[in-house]
Amino acid sequence: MTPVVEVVGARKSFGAMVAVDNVDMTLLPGKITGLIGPNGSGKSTLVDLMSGLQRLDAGEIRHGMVRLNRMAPQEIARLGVVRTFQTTRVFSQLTVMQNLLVASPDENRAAHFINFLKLGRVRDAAAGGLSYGQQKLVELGTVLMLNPKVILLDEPGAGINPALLDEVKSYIASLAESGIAILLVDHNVELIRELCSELIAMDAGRVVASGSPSSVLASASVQEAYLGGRR
Ligand SMILES: Nc1ncnc2c1ncn2[C@@H]1O[C@H](COP(=O)(O)OP(=O)(O)OP(=O)(O)O)[C@@H](O)[C@H]1O
Repeated sequence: MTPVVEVVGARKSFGAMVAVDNVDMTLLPGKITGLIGPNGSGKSTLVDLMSGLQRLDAGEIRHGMVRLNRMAPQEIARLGVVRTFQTTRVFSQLTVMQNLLVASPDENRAAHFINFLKLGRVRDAAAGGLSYGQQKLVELGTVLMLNPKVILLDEPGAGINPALLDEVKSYIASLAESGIAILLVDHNVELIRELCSELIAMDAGRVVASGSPSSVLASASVQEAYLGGRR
């Protein structure tokens, strides 16, 4: 299977702190790859690098034949590599429908995703008035309007109630089934276990384990990273 995104030897420092240190990662069409690691291990920085919000110091990020390294976030998104944020970003004054139309002015498509995400009842409500979990869905809808080949999900499960989390799980699974490659960054081990076919664990900027979720979660380096009492 041809990778949709390949990260090779990615490195990023902030002053003396090496936030991402020689990281490799491959995202495949239709596959959900999990990314875990303690706070500050470099997960968001890696997503920032892949989405063009930060520049690599060394290494490469490829989408097919195209190198994403020096591209602006909008160009990367236009190629179909899109992301959500740990802290949800919606236009609070705009309605749900208008939020989706900002990404791409196609009402039929927007209506389709509003339906898919079960946001029909709030389609004309200001996004700022919705619950945090619903705002996350609006953000996901916006991302889907961009016709993504890859979605980088930065903590989609954080801060939402268990019922909505079940819905989010099913949306992520069905997006992968449609062929989209997904990177799922989350601290929720159950979510990771249920959804991911591959899991990568980071600690202090480095990949410390990768492989099947069960093997990675059981690995000594992951146990050490989370329970080692260093933080
Ligand atoms: N813009 C920045 N300037 C300086 N340091 C940064 C910047 N962004 C991240 N860092 C540092 O890089 C390291 C990795 O941070 P990052 O946010 O990528 O970790 P994370 O694994 O996503 O953590 P969390 O689970 O808390 O989101 C941290 O030490 C952080 O303080």
